[in-house]
Amino acid sequence: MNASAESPEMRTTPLKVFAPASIGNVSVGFDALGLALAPLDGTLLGDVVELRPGTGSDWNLDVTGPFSDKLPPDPEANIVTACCRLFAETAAERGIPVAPLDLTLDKRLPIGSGLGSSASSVVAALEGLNRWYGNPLGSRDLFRLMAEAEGRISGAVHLDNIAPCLYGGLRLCPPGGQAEYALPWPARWQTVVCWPGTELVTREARSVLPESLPRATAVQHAAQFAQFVHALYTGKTGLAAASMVDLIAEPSRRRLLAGFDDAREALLGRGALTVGISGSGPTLFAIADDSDVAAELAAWLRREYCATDRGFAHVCRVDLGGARSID
Ligand SMILES: Nc1ncnc2c1ncn2[C@@H]1O[C@H](COP(=O)(O)OP(=O)(O)OP(=O)(O)O)[C@@H](O)[C@H]1O
Ligand SMILES: N[C@@H](CCO)C(=O)O
Repeated sequence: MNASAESPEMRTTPLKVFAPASIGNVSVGFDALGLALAPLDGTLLGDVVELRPGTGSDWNLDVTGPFSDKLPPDPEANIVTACCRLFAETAAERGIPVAPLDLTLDKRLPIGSGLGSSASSVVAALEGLNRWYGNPLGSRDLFRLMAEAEGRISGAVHLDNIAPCLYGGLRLCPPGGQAEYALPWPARWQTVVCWPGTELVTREARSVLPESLPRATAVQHAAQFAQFVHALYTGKTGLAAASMVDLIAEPSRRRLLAGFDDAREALLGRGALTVGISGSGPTLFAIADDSDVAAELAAWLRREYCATDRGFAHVCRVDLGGARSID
């Protein structure tokens, strides 16, 4: 933790917290596995929330950054303001008075992208608030608030973006609880993510999912999930990649992603170990264990999968730092 040395009452210097992009679902482990990402070229792929002493009687939020234009103009409709109010209510219940602050959200992740955009705002805001006030909430309480805020926006509580975004790495977060666990991730793997420049709202991408699955599919998914975890712990990277098959969401969602099937075929033909939908899409991810292959996949995706000039592709390593203060 990088909490400032200033006491909460005296703090005058701004505090900036960064929270990384993440993939929620890595093909296998629907709603239960998430991976934090850091582009190899040093691009800050994630939202930043800056906190400053308040200048008014209520919370005050400004929004800047490359994707600020895609957010509702009313600060009350921004999840960061909702996080401030949630944090203040929770602190008040514990007898901790919280004076409103001025905040700026640097909106660096596209909305409805499949890169955990709302989770990144939620984690940066709540982590920043807790640090600002001297960490009055324990890590479990803070995690619970983040889950609640994310659930409000995406229509269902799933922790597969929140957990990696907050703690970094690959996280296992069994649905229905607050527990989450770190899993290993192959050091050699590079993850290429490409956001095509279009939006797919999570609620909509969840509405096409089947309510129930045939028993054979459920059994196969459970076996693949277990095999994936075994392969990670034993360093069998080929087996891990082969286990990354999406039997739950991709069959219904791929039709929502223009060009996904062609992209997968082309990327596998260029040496990708596996290709999948990042979160609820439309971002696509591909994994490579060779830098040249990863660079070629990213170049292909920029050329062929990007549908607008706002789209991008990054070659990433796993982000092990999670949410952190930055200068
Ligand atoms: N700070 C914020 N960041 C992102 N979305 C926000 C924020 N504040 C409000 N919203 C609204 O929340 C909704 C987020 O939609 P959705 O859950 O599809 O996005 P997402 O988190 O970007 O998705 P994904 O997890 O696939 O990246 C949008 O309607 C958006 O306008
Ligand atoms: N696991 C969630 C992530 C949303 O970003 C889904 O696939 O709907």
